[in-house]
Amino acid sequence: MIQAWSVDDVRAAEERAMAQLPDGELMQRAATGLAQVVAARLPDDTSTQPLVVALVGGGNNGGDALWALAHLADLVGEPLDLVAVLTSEHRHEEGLRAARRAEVEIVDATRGGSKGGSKARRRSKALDHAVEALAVADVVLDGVLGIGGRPGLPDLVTELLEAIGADAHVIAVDVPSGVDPMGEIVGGAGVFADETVTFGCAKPVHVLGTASRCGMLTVVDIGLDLGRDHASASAARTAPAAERVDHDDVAALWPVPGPEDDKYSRGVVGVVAGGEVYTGAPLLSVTAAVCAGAGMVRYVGPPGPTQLVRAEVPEAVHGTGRVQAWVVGPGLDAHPHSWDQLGLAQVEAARRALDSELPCLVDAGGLDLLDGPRTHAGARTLLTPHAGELARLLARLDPEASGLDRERVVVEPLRWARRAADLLRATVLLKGSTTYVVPPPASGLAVRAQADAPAWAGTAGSGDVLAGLAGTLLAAGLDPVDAGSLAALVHGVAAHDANPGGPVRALEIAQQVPRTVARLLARAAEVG
Ligand SMILES: NC(=O)C1=CN([C@@H]2O[C@H](COP(=O)(O)OP(=O)(O)OC[C@H]3O[C@@H](n4cnc5c(N)ncnc54)[C@H](O)[C@@H]3O)[C@@H](O)[C@H]2O)[C@@H](O)CC1
Ligand SMILES: [K+]
Repeated sequence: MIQAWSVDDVRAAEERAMAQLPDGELMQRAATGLAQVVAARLPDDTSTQPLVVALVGGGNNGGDALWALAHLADLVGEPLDLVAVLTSEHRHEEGLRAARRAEVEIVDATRGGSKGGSKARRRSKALDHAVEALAVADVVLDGVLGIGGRPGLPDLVTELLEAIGADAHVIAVDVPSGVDPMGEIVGGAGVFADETVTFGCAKPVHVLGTASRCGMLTVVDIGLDLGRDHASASAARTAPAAERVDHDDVAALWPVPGPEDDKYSRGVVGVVAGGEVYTGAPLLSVTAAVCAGAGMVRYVGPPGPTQLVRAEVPEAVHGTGRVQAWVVGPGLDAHPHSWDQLGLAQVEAARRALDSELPCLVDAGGLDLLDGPRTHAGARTLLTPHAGELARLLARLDPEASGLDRERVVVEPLRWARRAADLLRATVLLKGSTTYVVPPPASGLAVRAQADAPAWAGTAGSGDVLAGLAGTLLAAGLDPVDAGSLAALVHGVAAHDANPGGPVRALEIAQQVPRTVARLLARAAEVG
């Protein structure tokens, strides 16, 4: 599990650590670790002298970059060209002195040039020089903003970023500058890093939807006490703000049956999905549930899709009966015409499931049936909207979200998923290229974010497969946060495994699940 701590928790941990250590020691640890990574990324070709350019902001993030350049000069036994481009009128003076001592060239890009918009700005010689260096740099260090940064960048920095050559390896110091360190706001101006070197622990920006801006992540140990060592009895333990389940967690979380298990102890999934018009969704959800290893799958629906499921998934049983968790809503028309008796009966079946005390996964049309939290206060609930469905749900139920649209959800996914989780007292799995699993805020549980699927997986029916998969895990007794995040991981990996590097249809994702689960379980055995 990758765990990330909030900026406030990191700052508190830094203060605790600094109180025990000599002045400047934490920054030295950070900068030394950073310099080691940079040294490892220098080109092997020794015919030209490698050039490392650091973009340096006015805070401690800039200090890290300056000290890293200074250490790099010592660390690499061969001659290097090192350039620090100052992007702020504030300076980390100590870092600057260290860089000067190490004969780093200092270019003050804030000096000279006429005022006005960036296009109109008459470039200073210093800025011209910085732009030239960035165009040919082997490694560029982004030390403009760290965890003190707000989203967005000054024009000068944007101009400098545009000058970075296509072949440069861009390493973000702690976080990519311009990107929200808390990962709440996705998109907008900011650095796209090939690699990020962070200190002490991961921050939310590294695991939430902003993770794609960070590239490969290295965490340098600087001795912060942030709950990494669960065995020790420190009083200063804090909970992570965000988590990501990874391949090595599958064995611990996946419900592997034992010799004493039978189909009921493994979990019966009931699927109330589809209708006479939408017959594909039930087939996909039921197939996924069977392939995920449900003890039994029960389909509830009208004759058309029932016939199809009977023909294609002989393992499924039909009609009402014993169930341990429900999947409600894929392909369900929540508002059938008054003359559509079969459609109305299907809505009734969905409502009965929602009114039960059993765990429920609520997807697609099922979301349209929710007017508030489920009747049974303790009933575990996992809602699985995509951004458009979440916007529609909140715009309908939350006066503060009136007029909410898909685009706003995409920019602030956590804010709106959290809002729905609070309002409906449910865990919200928000589907997208990053899938968020957001428990109700009152639970105090960390948000999870998974980004395991290739873009090819964003295809019609893919969500119906995810619903069947997560429903199976709910029926096996997993809580909604584990069920949702594990299902998202396995769904994404199965989509890759089904056809690495190419298109994949939803049914193939479902059919790949048994082999993907086996592979991930075997991997744990190998690692263990
Ligand atoms: N506190 C510590 O002991 C350690 C801190 N470290 C480094 O220190 C960093 C945090 O340093 P700081 O707290 O000085 O913060 P930053 O270096 O992130 O700089 C924040 C400054 O930039 C300004 N600013 C924020 N957003 C801006 C924007 N969008 N455009 C223009 N200016 C903006 C702020 O007003 C503030 O003055 C960490 O990310 C890490 O790199 C590391 O050296 C490890 C140890
Ligand atoms: K940075």
